[in-house]
Amino acid sequence: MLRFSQLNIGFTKGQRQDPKVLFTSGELSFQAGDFVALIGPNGSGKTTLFNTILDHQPLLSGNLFFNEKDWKTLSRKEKVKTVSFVPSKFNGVQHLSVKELIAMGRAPHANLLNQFSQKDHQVVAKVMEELDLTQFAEKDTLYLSDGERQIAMIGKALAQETRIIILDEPTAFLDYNNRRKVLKILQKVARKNKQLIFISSHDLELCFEYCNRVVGIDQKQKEMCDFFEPFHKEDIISKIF
Ligand SMILES: Nc1ncnc2c1ncn2[C@@H]1O[C@H](COP(=O)(O)OP(=O)(O)OP(=O)(O)O)[C@@H](O)[C@H]1O
Repeated sequence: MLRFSQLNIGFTKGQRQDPKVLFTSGELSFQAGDFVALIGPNGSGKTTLFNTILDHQPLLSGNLFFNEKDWKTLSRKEKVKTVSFVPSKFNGVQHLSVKELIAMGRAPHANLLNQFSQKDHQVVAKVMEELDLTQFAEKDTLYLSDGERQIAMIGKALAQETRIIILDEPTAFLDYNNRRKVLKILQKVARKNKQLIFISSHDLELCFEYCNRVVGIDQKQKEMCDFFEPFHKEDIISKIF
């Protein structure tokens, strides 16, 4: 479904400076239904990789393929219908209800007049039910708890119905129970909807428990390392940290 071919991930500071490569991906393929944890030390380049996939930062070199189509050839509209993004922190917006936030996920599917179809309404209702958010439907996103708000943001991504969902440190601001709850929801979504889900995280134990794939950034070798179940935690930790 998604294939990295010798991606060089990094950034260019100024036009006159050479690009700084943080790491290279080698050859990696991810399938529908994979729940992938991207791990690595602070500053190793997890967010930079996500920003590159999301076109917020240029790909220095290499090729990214979605269903064997070169990512560069997809239009912006095709991309927003393919990949959704959940930032690690969303503070909420006054007068924006949970239902309205989730409905924003349908924007890429709306017609030219921004009118919602019956299907759009059905998807929003289904997502709220699946995530147990119906009770908060009219609640202002500003006044949700961090856990409720994170789950509402996941709801917005689910309503977008993309094949790929990327979440930057989705558990960073959550307590123990909500960390588990969020990862359990994502594990279920990946399996049930056959969506490809990437998270970045420093919650290694929880990643080993809920994800079926762990990809680490080896800063010394400047390369990505792919690990499959059963995970040998000590080996992974000593290689990556
Ligand atoms: N456009 C840019 N300009 C300058 N520096 C950049 C740019 N993009 C990324 N970097 C640098 O690249 C490095 C990797 O940053 P990134 O945020 O991707 O790391 P991370 O693995 O997500 O870290 P953390 O775990 O702390 O969130 C950092 O040193 C960052 O400052």
